[in-house]
Amino acid sequence: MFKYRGTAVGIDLGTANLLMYIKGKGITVREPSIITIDVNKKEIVATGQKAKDMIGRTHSGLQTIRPIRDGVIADYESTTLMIQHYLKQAVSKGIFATKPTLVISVPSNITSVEKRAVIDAAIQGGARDAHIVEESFAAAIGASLPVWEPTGSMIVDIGGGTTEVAVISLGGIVISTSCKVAGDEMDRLIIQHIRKEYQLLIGEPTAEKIKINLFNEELSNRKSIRGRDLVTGLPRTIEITDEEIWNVLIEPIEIINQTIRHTLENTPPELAADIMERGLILTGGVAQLRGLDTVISNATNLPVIVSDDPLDCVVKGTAKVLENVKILK
Ligand SMILES: Nc1ncnc2c1ncn2[C@@H]1O[C@H](COP(=O)(O)OP(=O)(O)OP(=O)(O)O)[C@@H](O)[C@H]1O
Repeated sequence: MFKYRGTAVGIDLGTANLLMYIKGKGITVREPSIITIDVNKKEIVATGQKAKDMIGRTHSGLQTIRPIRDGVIADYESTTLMIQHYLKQAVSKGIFATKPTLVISVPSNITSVEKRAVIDAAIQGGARDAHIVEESFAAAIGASLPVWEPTGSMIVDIGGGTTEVAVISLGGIVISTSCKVAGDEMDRLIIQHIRKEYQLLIGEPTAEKIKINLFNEELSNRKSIRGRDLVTGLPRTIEITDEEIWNVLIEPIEIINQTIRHTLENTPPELAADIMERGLILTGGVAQLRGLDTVISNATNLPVIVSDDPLDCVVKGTAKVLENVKILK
């Protein structure tokens, strides 16, 4: 059994975004999970949004790194540096003085070695000790689902690197499935499509922007996209419609639908009946993709509800875990 001594911090260590919740303070960090390092000095020169703005714009002395890929640590040293940076920042702001206890969310299907790496990175990064909680469970708590009741709740968390699907009842995960198709894969497919059809090279931030702005009623349905012509090597602008981009996203969305259907097929009938009545809850950044809820609803025959603040559900869940230590035990 462990007890919190001093400060307790919840972290959603996501592929795309890192969120930090400090007990008594709320969400204090909400930044892209990206750092820029000085290659020679091995020091951080930028983190979060500042580092994201540098993607594709650095010289040889600087490197932008995404330490988390597909929900797991891809670069141990950078993950440690990133955690260390945000903990030091909290210390310098006077938010806490002693080493904190961290609760960190991780995808459900990662190996024990990958889980250990997260705990080690947190301790190396300055934590007193660290505990992990499954992302889908944290998302369900954060979305205020009745996880402790004898009723089935289905959560579908679509982030940057992974889609996590879980059925929860009586305080535990009954079944969970995950796939490595989420927002990043959508961006990759958009880049690939524009390269193949228009011989135009665009970067990850441009592809992400196209996805986020899809079917935005305040913007035109035809979008201008700037990139580098693969043939001439010169900058070029093309126009592309939202429908064309949507067609690119149909394939990854179908993989997400298959993952949900697979989970439903393996769900005990009583819980499946509960889910049929109450629907499934979408969380994670991609839950905001316009039209996605309708497509998932048609593919699963279930009501689909996009949670309020889908980007914050996981970290809000870790926050509730901090307040209720028994969840971790
Ligand atoms: N309005 C939007 N429409 C579509 N996609 C969006 C929108 N806003 C953010 N996203 C996408 O959501 C993803 C990030 O979501 P989130 O922060 O939940 O992921 P994460 O927790 O970092 O990743 P993971 O859970 O896979 O580790 C990115 O791919 C981002 O482009």
